[in-house]
Amino acid sequence: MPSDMTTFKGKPFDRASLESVMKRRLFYTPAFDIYGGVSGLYDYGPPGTALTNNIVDVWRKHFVLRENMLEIDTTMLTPHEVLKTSGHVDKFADWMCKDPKTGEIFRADHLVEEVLEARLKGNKEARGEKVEAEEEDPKKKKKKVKNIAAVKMDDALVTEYEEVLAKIDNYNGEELGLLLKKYDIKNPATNGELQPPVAFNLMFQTSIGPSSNMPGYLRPETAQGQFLNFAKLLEFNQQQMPFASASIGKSFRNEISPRSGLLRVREFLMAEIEHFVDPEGGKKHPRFEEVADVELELLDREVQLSGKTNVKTTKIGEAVKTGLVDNETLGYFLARIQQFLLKIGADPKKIRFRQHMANEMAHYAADCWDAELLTSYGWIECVGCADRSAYDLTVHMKKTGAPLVVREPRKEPLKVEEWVCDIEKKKFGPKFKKDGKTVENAIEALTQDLREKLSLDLEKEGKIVIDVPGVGDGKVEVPKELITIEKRTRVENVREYTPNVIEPSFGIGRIVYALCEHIYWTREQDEARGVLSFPPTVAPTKALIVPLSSHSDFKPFVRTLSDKLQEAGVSTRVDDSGASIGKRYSRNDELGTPLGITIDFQSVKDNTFTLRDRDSTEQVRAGLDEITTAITNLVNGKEQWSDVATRLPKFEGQEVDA
Ligand SMILES: Nc1ncnc2c1ncn2[C@@H]1O[C@H](COP(=O)(O)OP(=O)(O)OP(=O)(O)O)[C@@H](O)[C@H]1O
Repeated sequence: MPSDMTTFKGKPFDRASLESVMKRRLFYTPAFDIYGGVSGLYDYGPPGTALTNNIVDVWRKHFVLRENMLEIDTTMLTPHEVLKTSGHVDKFADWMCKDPKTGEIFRADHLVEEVLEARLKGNKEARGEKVEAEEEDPKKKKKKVKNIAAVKMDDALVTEYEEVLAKIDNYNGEELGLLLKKYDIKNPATNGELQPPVAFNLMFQTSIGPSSNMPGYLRPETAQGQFLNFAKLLEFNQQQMPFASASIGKSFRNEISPRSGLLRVREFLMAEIEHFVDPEGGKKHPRFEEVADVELELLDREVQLSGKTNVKTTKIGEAVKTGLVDNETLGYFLARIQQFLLKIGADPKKIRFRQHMANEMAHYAADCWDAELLTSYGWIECVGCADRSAYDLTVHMKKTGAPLVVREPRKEPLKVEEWVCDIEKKKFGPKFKKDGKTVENAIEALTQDLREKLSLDLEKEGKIVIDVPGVGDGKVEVPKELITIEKRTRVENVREYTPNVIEPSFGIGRIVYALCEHIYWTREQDEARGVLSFPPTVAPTKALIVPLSSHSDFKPFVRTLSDKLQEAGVSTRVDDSGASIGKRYSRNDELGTPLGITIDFQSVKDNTFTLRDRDSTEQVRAGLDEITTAITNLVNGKEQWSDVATRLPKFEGQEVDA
């Protein structure tokens, strides 16, 4: 566990305690549990579902609503051809290596990472330095990496290991194979030899329809559905650029070794934005000025390549100006991502943005940064933000011929001088017969430079010779009777271009889990009393209604309060069990319920209630309308507890929490 893992209340974070709360209170649970479960598949219980929905709701308001994005909902089943064209069939893979004796399979980069980290820890132990507790597999009560003795290493090797770890995402399969060999990494459980890494495609394959002749996949991201609808969305947006589409939905990846609970699973909720922008003019963003002063913790590529992990606090305006972040639109989204994470309650000290290294980035990407959240599992990528250039629209257009382009009238007509090839169609057919179309296409595809050169050949030699693969010996002679090549001037009134795409891509499950780590703590007086301090906007339930006892006099008040709050869209729960009020509140602290209303005999007399704040346990007392207004204001983010506590009379009676 990273040594800087303290809760926002400054206490050491206790993962086992949080996991016990999440399990007991049914935030999430292994899917198909009574059948033994399937690794990497989880179901969300009531609080987990409500929390996820509330986070998605904030996401929608923060991005879709605030920026007029076009939200769409596209299919998860995707035909082979689409994902072949996008490159996923050939390239969407991780490296795995197999132990041929036991049949166990490891994800190569994770194995290298775990073994080197364990050896570094062993070195610290051998030197008598303080080490953090080893992570255990809670089911098997087994250390994650066995057979790593506490052995002293020399300083040069320690530095080498640290450098490898700092750029672990940058290695390809061959390089990982070399690292396994160089550092003598074997099956940690048996010490058995491993086979060299091979690529394993992460997509789940299926076939669409009864005839099995249309292979398909469950989508690994929502992005492709958005690209394929680009032309229709542009039309819907009345041809206005720039614009963004957005989509929220499940994606599927057949992870080699799912681990760390919700952090690496095989089915997860994604929220993705595809912002389409004109590549000319530096990819400016009209609202960049609004965020230019937002400070981000940036971990750039160069620092990682030097084996370090130091972040630099930088204003995003500055980072774009110096070229560290490639352009305004990418920078705009990095700042907006941070604002979103803060809005839902992430700890500002546990957010950083890490730039991708060259090998890690898709070959077409111009720049890419991950928003990482610090958890007890280390820094975890929760949002990827990539400039995908014009890659996706270009490949789909090439494959289908669909015009995935923007056409806009030019302010000033543009004069274009170009070399034009005209062919004598009547003579072309009889001369080339069945190859006519292929030769014609080859001429069409000639570059301007080549056309210029060929025009001289035509003049000098009365013919040209061009490459036409698949026809004769691949060289075709075209005599001057069949072709003319001339320089002409064309006036262009319309500009046509393929937009570039900036893509912020959010993994909601990872955000949910990391957020829970950030806001979990235990009360001073009783370590066993866990509290999840969700901001009221994202808390699964907003208010707990607690009658002092099950006395029938309290029932109409419970009803009135529930009705009034529910009608205002505030989710409530009633706890009229026989437990003490303190106990009932602490049960709901674990669920992250921010507000509690107590109904007591005074309420029956004068229709006043106490309202309790989860984090401070302070209470105020007021009438029905004032209490419900305060709750709706807190839930909608219009007021903070400090405002309410100043405005309404403090309750000085018995501390219900005592
Ligand atoms: N297996 C997974 N389980 C849960 N969330 C995931 C998983 N894979 C990706 N995500 C989420 O989707 C987001 C966008 O996906 P992206 O393709 O950028 O991830 P990635 O780079 O493949 O992640 P990683 O390197 O951790 O496998 C990630 O930032 C993450 O939040």
